[in-house]
Amino acid sequence: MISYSREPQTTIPTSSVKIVGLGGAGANMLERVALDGLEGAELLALNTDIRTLSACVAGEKIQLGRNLTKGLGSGGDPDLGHQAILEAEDEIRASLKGRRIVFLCTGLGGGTGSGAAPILTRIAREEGAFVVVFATMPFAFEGRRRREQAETALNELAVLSNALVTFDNNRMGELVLAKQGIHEAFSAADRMISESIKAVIRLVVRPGLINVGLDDLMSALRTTRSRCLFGSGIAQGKDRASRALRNVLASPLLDQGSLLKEARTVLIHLCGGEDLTLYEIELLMQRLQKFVPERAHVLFGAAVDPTMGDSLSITLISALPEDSLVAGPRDSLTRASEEPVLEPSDSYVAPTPQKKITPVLAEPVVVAVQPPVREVVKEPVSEPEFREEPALKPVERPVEKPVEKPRQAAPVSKPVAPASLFDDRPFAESIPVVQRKAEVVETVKPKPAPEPEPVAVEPVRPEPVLAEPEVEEEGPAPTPVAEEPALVPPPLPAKRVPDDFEDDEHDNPFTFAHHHEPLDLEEVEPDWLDDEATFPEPAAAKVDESELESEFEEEEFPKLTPPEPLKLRAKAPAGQGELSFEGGPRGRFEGESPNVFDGEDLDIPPFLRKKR
Ligand SMILES: Nc1nc2c(ncn2[C@@H]2O[C@H](COP(=O)(O)OP(=O)(O)OP(=O)(O)O)[C@@H](O)[C@H]2O)c(=O)[nH]1
Repeated sequence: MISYSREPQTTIPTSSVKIVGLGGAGANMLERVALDGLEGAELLALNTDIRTLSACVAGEKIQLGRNLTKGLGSGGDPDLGHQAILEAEDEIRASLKGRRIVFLCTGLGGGTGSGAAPILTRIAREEGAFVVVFATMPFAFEGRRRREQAETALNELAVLSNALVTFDNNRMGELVLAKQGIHEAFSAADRMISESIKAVIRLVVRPGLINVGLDDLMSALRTTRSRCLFGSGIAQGKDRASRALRNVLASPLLDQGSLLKEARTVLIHLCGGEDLTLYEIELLMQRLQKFVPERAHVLFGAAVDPTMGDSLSITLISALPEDSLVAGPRDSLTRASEEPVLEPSDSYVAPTPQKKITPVLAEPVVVAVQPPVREVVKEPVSEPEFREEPALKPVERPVEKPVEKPRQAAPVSKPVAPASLFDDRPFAESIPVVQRKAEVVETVKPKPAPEPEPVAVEPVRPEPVLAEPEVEEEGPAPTPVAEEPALVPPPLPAKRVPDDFEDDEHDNPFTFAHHHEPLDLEEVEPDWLDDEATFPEPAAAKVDESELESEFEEEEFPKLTPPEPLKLRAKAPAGQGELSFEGGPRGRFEGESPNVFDGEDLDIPPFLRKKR
């Protein structure tokens, strides 16, 4: 059985809580917190970028680097961010004065967040606040420089803050499907961060049956360089305790609870309506034994909030040492204090009359990740090297000869069509995509692959297929149809198309898109055909068709289905009389002058000419 302490803990009023959003990411996180609804806490936005600042929902805003960056951002330079916040130090001190707890939300990697967050933390600590930092680490695809800047700042924050909760955007990105865009990934990360902030605030400001205080929180997040383990779940009705726990463990930050096995301190907080029972609490603690090691120090809190109705919420917070963080803090930053400025036990504030706190009905965290998606997301970890390796430069790759085979480049270009990082494809694929695009441009540029035109299909109209029983008799290899264009009577095939072919006009390249008039079979029936004429055996016709097909497959035309005009002509539909081919002019339409060459009427098919 897990043992947990039940000593009374300190709580603080919401009015002494300030949530500060620093930089662009910080502003977005604030927005999320405001959207999700959080009563009591004040929101403060700090930014160098005046446009983002003025659009922010926070009730209080302070511009950083008014003289230095003049309203622009710090362009990814942490030194500028560092200088910019010093310009506004007095204003910030005034704003944070008297606050018991400050939550600082920021994205590390850029200039403002990375440069200003450590200074801001120091100022807040010096003003007597307990500072919890929620910081995101950049996506792998953002590059090595951002990652290094983020790690430097993270190490400074680890020393300066009371509690540091880091969220790796890469991991947050797993909350969205690969096909979703980067905006969805950011917004999923922001939702998770907002949920954590609210859970922590709820934990420390809400008076409860068993209170959790700042000291508990600090102890749960004590490891200075840590990765936060966080899960939150809510369920209603029958069996709500088990279902809420299942939702907690489904949090991607807990890896189905497996990460908890390494935890040394775990903070668990329960909140329910007035019907919350001791049995439910016991049940939950028993279930948790499977995931929390026995040696772990479990901090437990429970609160009753009538506004929760029949809902039960569980919040679980812990931290794992982050071994990968190795860089040390900058010399310019001195550690504010070894011990937290706030001694929670000394600064106990009697619980205020309970304010109506919006119940956190945040949806249970849905893991939208499927195994293949995880693979895709992790892929670009090695990407920064890609650009630097000369061997991978498109210029040095053997370029295919596009002039001879222009169409072969086309399939290569298909998968790389959208190149923006902000398109619908998984962001993780962006780098390789950009690179591949460069290659394709190089290859295709000299001669763009021509689109297959409908005209190119003309030679394969059915007429040549008629040729020729003779060809088979004489034994030479079948002549490609395209080589005998003169023998194709151009208008005839169009007019011989039966009515039902019209529907296939767009699918079948053998149909005749330019002949839309209704067909009059009597009018168009080829009167030059001799009824004694023998038609090729199906087998013979097949040989020609397959050859044609393979030829066109090479040319990457759409898959062609050879029409069957011969069958239609050879056999009249049931109930329709046989048409006589006798008596009319042969091989041409009435009124047209014959197309005679070298004594031969070319409008008459060769096998008929030979008969004569
Ligand atoms: N979770 C989350 N992360 C974000 C968001 N926007 C940016 N980031 C991350 O935060 C890092 C810093 O970006 P910003 O906050 O825009 O940069 P900044 O600190 O304002 O710095 P400058 O723009 O250089 O002045 C980025 O590298 C991203 O990894 C967001 O909306 N949500």
